[in-house]
Amino acid sequence: MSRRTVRGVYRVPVTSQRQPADHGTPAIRRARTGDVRGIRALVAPLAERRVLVSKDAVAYFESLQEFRVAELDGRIVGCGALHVMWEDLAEIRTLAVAADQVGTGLGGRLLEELVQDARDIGVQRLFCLTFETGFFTRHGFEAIEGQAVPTDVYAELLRSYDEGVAEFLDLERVKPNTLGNTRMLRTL
Ligand SMILES: CC(=O)SCCNC(=O)CCNC(=O)[C@H](O)C(C)(C)COP(=O)(O)OP(=O)(O)OC[C@H]1O[C@@H](n2cnc3c(N)ncnc32)[C@H](O)[C@@H]1OP(=O)(O)O
Repeated sequence: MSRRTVRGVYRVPVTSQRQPADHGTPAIRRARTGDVRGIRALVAPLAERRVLVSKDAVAYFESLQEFRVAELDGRIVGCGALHVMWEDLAEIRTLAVAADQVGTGLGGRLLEELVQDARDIGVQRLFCLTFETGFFTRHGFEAIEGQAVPTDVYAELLRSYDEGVAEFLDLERVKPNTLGNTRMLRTL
């Protein structure tokens, strides 16, 4: 994947630009179907570096309502998703910021929007699996060892077909995907 794509420069179709972002400050909003190509363009180079997991387009459409995106002048320059796993528990997924926006506070803004979404729907604990331990620690996450759910919930979660849930459960078959990542939890 070229550096061009690493910078996450993908233009949103004009028809989906109902609320254009102000110049200079990306606007964060819920994702729309027209954003999927932009989200994939952001994620692809990070997936190549094994920082994020690569997914097919259909997976993004199916999970679109979990996503918030950051838009700047018609470009998708950030994204992040909230995946509910259980009554009190959700996971932060696919948090990414375009290379030219890293370090501007955008990742923190996206994360805190997702945290608010989590609070709004009754989630009390947020899980993430990441290399970015400093960033998540500064946002109230703590590294955990072992399982974050009791055995009865663990057994229920084993019924999920979601690969991310398999990673949360730390199943043997997905360990190669999570090598070097830290398991972190934030209590809301
Ligand atoms: C659960 C998961 O999704 S794990 C995967 C996480 N994503 C990745 O690893 C993908 C690659 N990384 C990225 O996309 C980004 O680096 C992210 C998402 C991790 C962080 O996004 P950023 O926009 O850089 O975060 P943000 O700017 O809020 O914070 C980063 C630094 O900028 C600093 N910062 C925050 N606001 C500002 C600002 N206005 N001006 C200057 N610096 C700022 C923060 O203090 C922080 O500095 P520190 O790391 O020394 O404490």
